[in-house]
Amino acid sequence: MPSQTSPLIIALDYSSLDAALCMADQLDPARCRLKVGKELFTRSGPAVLEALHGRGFEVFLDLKFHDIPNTVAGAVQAAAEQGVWMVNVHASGGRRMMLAARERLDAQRFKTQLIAVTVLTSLERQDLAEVGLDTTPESQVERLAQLAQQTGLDGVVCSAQEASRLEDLYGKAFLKVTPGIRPSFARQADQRRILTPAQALAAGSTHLVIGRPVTEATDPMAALEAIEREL
Ligand SMILES: O=c1ccn([C@@H]2O[C@H](COP(=O)(O)O)[C@@H](O)[C@H]2O)c(=O)[nH]1
Repeated sequence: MPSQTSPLIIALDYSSLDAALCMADQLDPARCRLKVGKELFTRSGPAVLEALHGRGFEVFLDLKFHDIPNTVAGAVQAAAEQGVWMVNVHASGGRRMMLAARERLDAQRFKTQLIAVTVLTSLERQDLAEVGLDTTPESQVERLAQLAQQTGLDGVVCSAQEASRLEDLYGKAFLKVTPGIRPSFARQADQRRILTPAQALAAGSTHLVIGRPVTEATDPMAALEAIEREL
């Protein structure tokens, strides 16, 4: 594994293993990590993890587990056994669920980073109201981040807009993994709580998750280089 210092995590949201590997082959494991999400993993299964690990990449398996404690503990163990660098659960699965996941990884001495999704970056206040949460995304993120921190998780997924508050509360070592990153040249699409790469880093994001601004660019490598120049 490379000793990775770049904050960049490129989201390989592709519908086939071939397409994902075609992008991975243009990327350098010394310059970024890769994220495998629901579509690619559902289509290709663990083979994609093996292929990316074989190319020297550290992989964030972004399956956002959300189930009863025993089921989630088993799922994070399965991810850790496949050697992923990072795995995540939904913080709204609750304290006992997060604790079960934490304890399972610790019991087996896995070093896999375990983080919790707070409020999806595609959501804004009105979306929360529609699912019965009469609060702002910021305060809901804070509430769920507190629960994640108390249960010993390594950090959270949040928007970069909330990163500086979480750094004040829980310090730099508590990971703030932030999707919803939009360089000036990229379209917002379905994301709502967004910042540019430079703004996100300045706000205290520890890792920037970037998908379509790179993968949908006419020249993905030029897009990535433009982002790196901005950091
Ligand atoms: O709150 C969240 C949690 C996860 N994601 C994931 O990050 C990438 C973002 O991709 P873009 O193309 O840069 O929008 C994607 O894989 C999401 O599943 C998120 O966006 N927000």
